[in-house]
Amino acid sequence: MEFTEFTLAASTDTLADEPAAREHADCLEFRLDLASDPLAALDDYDGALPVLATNRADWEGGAAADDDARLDALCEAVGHDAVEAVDIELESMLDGDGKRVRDAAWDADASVVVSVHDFEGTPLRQDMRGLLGNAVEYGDVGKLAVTAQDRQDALDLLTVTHEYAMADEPVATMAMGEAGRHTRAVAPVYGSKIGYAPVRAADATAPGQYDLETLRELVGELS
Ligand SMILES: O=C1C[C@@](O)(C(=O)O)C[C@@H](O)[C@@H]1O
Repeated sequence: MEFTEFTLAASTDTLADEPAAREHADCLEFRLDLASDPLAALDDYDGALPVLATNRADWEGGAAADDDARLDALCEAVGHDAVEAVDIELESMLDGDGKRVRDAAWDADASVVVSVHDFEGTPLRQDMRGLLGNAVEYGDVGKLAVTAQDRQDALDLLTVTHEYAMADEPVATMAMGEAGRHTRAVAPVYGSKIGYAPVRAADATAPGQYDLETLRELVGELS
């Protein structure tokens, strides 16, 4: 996956969602940290959608323990043909541990999404610029998910997204929570390259997500 165009990822803890996701999604974001026996599921996977593998650490809002096994699983995942991209937290890249996942991904011709999450608020514009700058330096796409408290936060995120898009730097951005919900539909207009949505609203993997069909429709209408 190149992420040169907007890519809609169906976020899921089960690859059994693939048939339901196929109509609206461009790929599956398989949340290894939320799945039971994810590597066996990848072995058995024969769906049409490519997979973006995420194994979100508990210190970044996920469920995976902070140990070598978390990164080992991602290295193993990129060995599967269907896995065309992998997500690694910027923090893991900065402490050096994530680099082996990135190298395994690049060896397998998979793309690397380097991600940052802020579950409390929206950093200052200059800080978001710095985070995304670091993220795009370490991987193929820099991803920033913040929590908007108000419309100004959403505007700040969109502004920074636009700047990166104008500079031809691939970024994916979204504001979690109610106040920033609309950015999931609007950020692609400003150049965000990845959107995330669950097949069913009840299976959201982050606050404020639209369901897959709705996000596809909203992005389609606006873009
Ligand atoms: O990082 C992201 C983005 C996300 O947090 C969101 O806000 O849609 C959803 C996660 O599943 C994904 O790994």
